[in-house]
Amino acid sequence: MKTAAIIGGGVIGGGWAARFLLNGWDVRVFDPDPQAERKISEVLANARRSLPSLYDKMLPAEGVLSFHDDMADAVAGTSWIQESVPEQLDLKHKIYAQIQKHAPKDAILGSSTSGFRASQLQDGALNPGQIIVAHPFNPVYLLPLVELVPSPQTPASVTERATSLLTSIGMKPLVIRKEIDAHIADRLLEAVWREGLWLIKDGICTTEELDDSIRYGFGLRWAQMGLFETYRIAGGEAGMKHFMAQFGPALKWPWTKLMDVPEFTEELVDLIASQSDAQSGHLSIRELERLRDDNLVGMMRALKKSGSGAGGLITAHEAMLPDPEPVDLPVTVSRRIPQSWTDYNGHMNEANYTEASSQATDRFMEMIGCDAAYIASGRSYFTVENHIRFLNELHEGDELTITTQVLKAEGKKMHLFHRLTGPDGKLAATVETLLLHMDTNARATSLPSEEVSAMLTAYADAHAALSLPEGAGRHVGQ
Ligand SMILES: NC(=O)C1=CN([C@@H]2O[C@H](COP(=O)(O)OP(=O)(O)OC[C@H]3O[C@@H](n4cnc5c(N)ncnc54)[C@H](O)[C@@H]3O)[C@@H](O)[C@H]2O)C=CC1
Ligand SMILES: C[N+](C)(C)CC(=O)CC(=O)[O-]
Repeated sequence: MKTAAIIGGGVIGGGWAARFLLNGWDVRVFDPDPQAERKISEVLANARRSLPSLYDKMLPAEGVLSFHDDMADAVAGTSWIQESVPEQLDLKHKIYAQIQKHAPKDAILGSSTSGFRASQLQDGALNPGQIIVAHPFNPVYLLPLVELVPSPQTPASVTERATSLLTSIGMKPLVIRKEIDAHIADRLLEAVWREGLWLIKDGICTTEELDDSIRYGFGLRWAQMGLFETYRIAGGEAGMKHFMAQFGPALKWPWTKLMDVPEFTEELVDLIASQSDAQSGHLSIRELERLRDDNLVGMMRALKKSGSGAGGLITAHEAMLPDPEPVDLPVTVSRRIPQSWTDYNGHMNEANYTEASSQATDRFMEMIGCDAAYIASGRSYFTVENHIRFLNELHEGDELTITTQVLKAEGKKMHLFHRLTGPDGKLAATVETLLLHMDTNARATSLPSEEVSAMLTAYADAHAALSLPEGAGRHVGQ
């Protein structure tokens, strides 16, 4: 029942297609470009290797992608239609007239427009209330922000539905309270871009030096704290007021040329294009995309640990994803192998088997009530011994399932056996692990609470009927 139409499948439409597909939606693309299918399949390949790497849980099964020459076929029965045609208002109006002739009345029609206001887009439309600005950021499949801009004519119910739907595909809808040309983020980006063009035109720096001034410095700060939280810290202990008092007056000095636009002469365009070629021309666009995506995944996974910004959002989205179907043993991990877990031998690195089994142990601890609240109360389990058997290779993008069997639960001891299975249910590894219950304040072993003990014993009793797994109790050199 979850079907989206992508109208215009270029850089941004392709990214939207990947975001919807990898979150389990069927996607229909309408784009007259004969190369659209090839381009989208390349974007999709990059999305498949990066987006699942953000999650420690499986995303829903991928939806079905289809291409359509007929607008009526593309939009019939859809609940979300995303327009991403070039940034020309008359073209967007023409497309809306075609879409709205055939689209379900209650489908949401989001526009990727970087600069037009929702009321400009709605002007002359058959069903204006259906149209809303949904402005994403490239790469749409990885970056969560989407500026959601209603006009005064947009019913609140449309904005609310759009918010909940975009949240369900892992995005961060930022509802803009008052429509304005270029929303919020593109105003900031344009200001930086315009200033950058001046600095290059005036021979102050090259494209590479300008990029260095961002990526070695404030770019790193912005990804996790934005502008104002960063500046609050820059005010020192005296805080934001002190920061404003110190740097506010500088705004009166003519540091910037923000209101002038350098003329786009052939000379300026050639200067920037040749500097950009010198900087990055040795890599293809797809290679650059993969480099960008790997870096984004690494940064977002780091933010996931602290719960900051985009990282906290991934954790919240993960909590909305369905748990795996129960089998005779509890499934404690169901995820894909991220690119970052593979090594120079072209397969999953040994260290990451420990990481995966540690995720399985953490999940099993939660299942018996040893959750964050229990741990905060000063009680937990510590691992004291592991034995790993590597039986089959695992590769980037493979589905990984871990089941957990309790071999013994006695007093402070919890003895578990994790089976790691890869594609086609093939056993890839086993990890036998012994844990002891601890008083984390005393840093000494202790007995678990009655509740935890009862839940653990229930699993142990159920698993006692199962035969001892092959390989249990094995030691190195046996
Ligand atoms: N490129 C970027 O960084 C961002 C662009 N946007 C916005 O997204 C929209 C699309 O931009 P891009 O994807 O960059 O452009 P693009 O040029 O990569 O893609 C536009 C696509 O629309 C298709 N198209 C042209 N006429 C069409 C029609 N009549 N019906 C269906 N498809 C048609 C083209 O064949 C092309 O594949 C614009 O409104 C832009 O402002 C938003 C965020 C970022
Ligand atoms: C350059 N741009 C205005 C098309 C940029 C955007 O709209 C957002 C982005 O992804 O940078």
